[in-house]
Amino acid sequence: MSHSYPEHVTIVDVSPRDGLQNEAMTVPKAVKQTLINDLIAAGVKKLEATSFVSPKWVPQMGDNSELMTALADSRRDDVIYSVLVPNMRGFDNAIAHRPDEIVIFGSASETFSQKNINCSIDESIERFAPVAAAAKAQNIKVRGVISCTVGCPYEGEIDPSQVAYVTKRLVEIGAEQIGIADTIGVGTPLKVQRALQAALEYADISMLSGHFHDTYGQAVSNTLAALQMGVSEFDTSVAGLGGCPYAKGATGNVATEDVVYMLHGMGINTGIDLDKLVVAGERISEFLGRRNGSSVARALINKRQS
Ligand SMILES: CC(C)(COP(=O)([O-])OP(=O)([O-])OC[C@H]1O[C@@H](n2cnc3c(N)ncnc32)[C@H](O)[C@@H]1OP(=O)([O-])[O-])[C@@H](O)C(=O)NCCC(=O)NCCSC(=O)C[C@@](C)(O)CC(=O)[O-]
Repeated sequence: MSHSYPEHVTIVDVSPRDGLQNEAMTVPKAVKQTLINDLIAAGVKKLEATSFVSPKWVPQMGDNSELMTALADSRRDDVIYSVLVPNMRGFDNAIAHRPDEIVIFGSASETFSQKNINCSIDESIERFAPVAAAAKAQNIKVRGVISCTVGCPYEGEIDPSQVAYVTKRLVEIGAEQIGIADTIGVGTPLKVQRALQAALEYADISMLSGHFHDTYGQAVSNTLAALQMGVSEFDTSVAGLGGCPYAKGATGNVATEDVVYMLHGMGINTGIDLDKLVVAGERISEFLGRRNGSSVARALINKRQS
């Protein structure tokens, strides 16, 4: 079967936010700054820098303002710095730092919505609406991400109609892009395609992005399945870092290195230098005392050493 693939895919490295939010040890601001600068040096043009959530809920992101202030001098015009914002309080804190994009994050699962942001799906949309409007009024892009689009740690399988519903509501309040997230990495290619298909009821394919965790080792396959439907933007995390504090047992996002390797191997451009990316992933893995979670990074490092 032949597919027409995009010539270019946008990689959104979410490691500074999704990758580090679940770390038990406090990661110093300077280490986060180095990670972000390493990613940019490797050619990453879009990243999630931090989240403006409650520090009681996610202590690791408690240095959000300090980090954005520290980044200010080295901010690049050709890089999109995104931040997560759950409510107006978060928006008010974030806006001082002029993020290029804000991310409102909902869920296709009622229970996960309660556990993650302490409100129902409909209440979350009510909270996000003024955030999206305020961002748009200031010419800041608005992306919506939907968690648990194929499976939920509390509810199990999620019906695609839930994905369609949340997509509809997010688009109605002004989300320009919709991230389809497999929060706990249980998805397989056809399930992910069904979730994307459901979102397509209310969003154009150019608005959709993929956000796949790799708990069951399916994330590269799921990325390919999304690519085959025409999705051309993916959230990934260098060295496969990450997990969500409210989705126990879920591992990190698909490793940026693994996705970049696949895309380059398919002749798809990302603008990313894989060798420099491996350096970025190694440095943060060493700091965390963690085995590098990217198979591609480990293979390239072994090859270099042999
Ligand atoms: C949404 C809330 C705030 C509701 O939390 P709440 O406790 O219901 O909020 P509240 O409005 O009742 O406020 C309680 C206290 O928090 C403060 N507060 C309230 N808002 C903020 C804020 N923005 N920044 C700083 N402080 C804030 C507020 O001022 C108050 O302070 P107090 O009076 O007690 O001193 C909370 O549940 C929360 O922060 N949740 C975030 C959880 C989170 O970050 N999860 C991980 C990110 S999502 C994810 O990883 C999934 C994703 C995106 O990657 C995709 C995928 O894979 O699925």
